Amino acid sequence: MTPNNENTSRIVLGKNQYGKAEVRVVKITRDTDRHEIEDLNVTSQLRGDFDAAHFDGDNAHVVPTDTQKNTVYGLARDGVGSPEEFLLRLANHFTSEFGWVTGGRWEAEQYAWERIVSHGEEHGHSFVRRGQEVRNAVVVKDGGAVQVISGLNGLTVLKSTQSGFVGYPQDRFTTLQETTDRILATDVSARWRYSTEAIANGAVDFNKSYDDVRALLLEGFAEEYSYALQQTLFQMAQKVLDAHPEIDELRFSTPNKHHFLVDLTPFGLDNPNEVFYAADRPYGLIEANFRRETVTDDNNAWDGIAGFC
Ligand SMILES: O=c1[nH]c(=O)c2[nH]c(=O)[nH]c2[nH]1
Repeated sequence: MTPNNENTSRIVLGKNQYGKAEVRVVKITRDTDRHEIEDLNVTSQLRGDFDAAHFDGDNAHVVPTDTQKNTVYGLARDGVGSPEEFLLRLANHFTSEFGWVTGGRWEAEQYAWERIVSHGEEHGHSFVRRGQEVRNAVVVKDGGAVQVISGLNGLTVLKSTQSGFVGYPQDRFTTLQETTDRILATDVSARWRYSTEAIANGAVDFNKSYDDVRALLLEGFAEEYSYALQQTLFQMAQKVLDAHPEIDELRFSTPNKHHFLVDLTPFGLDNPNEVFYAADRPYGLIEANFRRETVTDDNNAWDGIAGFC
């Protein structure tokens, strides 16, 4: 079909496809205390007979991209399995449900999570993204004193339960619902400054210290119920400062990466905290510095380290 009449150039429709790109779906399987996480970025695009949409503005064949997004969430309710199987299910669904959809292109990225190891045991509902983080270090020598600040960024962690957010002030702009069971996820940026004495004494094994601080940050994230990311940061700092007398202070900058429960009731499905939409922006941004009471707050070794308050 072409829209051609004698006053216009003759045009044919070439290759075309359309759909929803980058649907961020997180599926938590929580039948037991050992939760499983499947975290995907899915793109769905349909091919078939869409001539009328292009030529006549007739959308009778246009399965909305919004419906394609919802289908990703709806099918995820039964689990993902593997990205390949999940995409095959999407392909079968669209081509069998809509006669004029003859094919399409479905693509997924899957993000790998490992269980946080806490006190030597794999944690049931706290996870860390595999191999994402970057270690960093700064040395400042001014006159006599040598300062060392170590840190990391991109340590992506998630707990699929044991996090809530209640008790906040309500005003006319408040729409957030209180919850005692949400996903808590963040990319940890943390820096920690060693005491000048420990550095002067040559007492620090930096590689060992890094590994241990990283492990303690993960344990602090995993272990306790979180009433807010703010409180979790304190618990992480407390663990590090308790175990490492050679460290004087820590600074954190952590996005609160919101995961919104998808309402599956329009599709006749329940959603007992299993299928989430992982939003990328806006995000909360929670920053806090913690130091020993005995340490002053004006150490200029921090000058030039961006990204912390
Ligand atoms: O852990 C949180 N801290 C906040 O300050 C906050 N604000 C918000 O809307 N959600 C959350 N969660």
